[in-house]
Amino acid sequence: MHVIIAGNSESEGQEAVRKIKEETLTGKVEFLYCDLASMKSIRQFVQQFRAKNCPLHVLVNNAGVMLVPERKTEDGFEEHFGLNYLGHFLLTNLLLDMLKQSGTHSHNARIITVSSATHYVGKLHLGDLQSRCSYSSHGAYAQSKLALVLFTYQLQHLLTANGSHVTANVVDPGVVNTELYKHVFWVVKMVKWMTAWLLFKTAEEGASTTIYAAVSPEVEGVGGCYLYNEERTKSAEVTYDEELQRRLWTESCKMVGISDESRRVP
Ligand SMILES: NC(=O)c1ccc[n+]([C@@H]2O[C@H](COP(=O)([O-])OP(=O)(O)OC[C@H]3O[C@@H](n4cnc5c(N)ncnc54)[C@H](O)[C@@H]3O)[C@@H](O)[C@H]2O)c1
Repeated sequence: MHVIIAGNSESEGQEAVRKIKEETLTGKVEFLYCDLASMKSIRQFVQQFRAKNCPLHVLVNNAGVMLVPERKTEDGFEEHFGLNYLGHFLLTNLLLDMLKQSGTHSHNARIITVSSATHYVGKLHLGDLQSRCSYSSHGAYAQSKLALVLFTYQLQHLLTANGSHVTANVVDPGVVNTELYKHVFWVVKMVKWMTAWLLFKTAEEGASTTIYAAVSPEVEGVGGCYLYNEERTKSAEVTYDEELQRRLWTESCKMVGISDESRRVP
């Protein structure tokens, strides 16, 4: 694999590159800047990536923020919705033609999107996706993770309808001891600090289902699944609402300024 780590922190990205090179003795890993909270940056990243003329066999939509205070991305979107959901929505759509060109009948290209068990308590406010009427950081995070599940199912529907050799699955990594919790209330931080060794997965363990979805032969040709602990699991009932999937897709296309291909698919 030639791995491209996309992220908004040059120093963290380069450190990850250095470690992977050291551990695997491969030079085929590099960092490219991409700020998922900026539509302009996502478009620039895709341009840079295209210029490399590499195939794209696996796209992992992993970045996320949780419980950030109410604030907006540079495009004016509520941050959880704009970064966690719309950023990945745009990135995936801009890379879709390359994924389609890279997948084959026996080796489908794969899109893996990282959601969360929090989506089970999420509510999608189609009339107020930016949480303008009332903001709660928990509600906004849960909504963004619910939107990612709906997005994956609609994406798989469109890929199947077009006969593309690309699959899309969504992953719940479990509760993992990472930097994601940096915005939680200090009492929760204390409890986490005391119990993480027992109750939380390590980052390596948390990555395992994503890696399973990305490379396991068992998942070859399988799409539209919600995966937890390397197994197919049911997501929230509302995520199977096809009308809601379609409406969110159409609304998202308008928000990021791309054409809505779903209109051509029955
Ligand atoms: N940690 C958990 O318990 C847990 C549980 C469920 C789901 N998740 C999900 O797992 C994914 C990874 O989170 P994590 O736990 O490793 O947290 P983390 O904070 O350690 O990692 C988040 C990553 O997102 C990147 N990121 C943040 N803002 C970005 C931006 N604007 N542009 C590009 N990249 C950006 C960060 O650089 C970082 O590498 C997230 O989508 C998160 O919602 C985590």
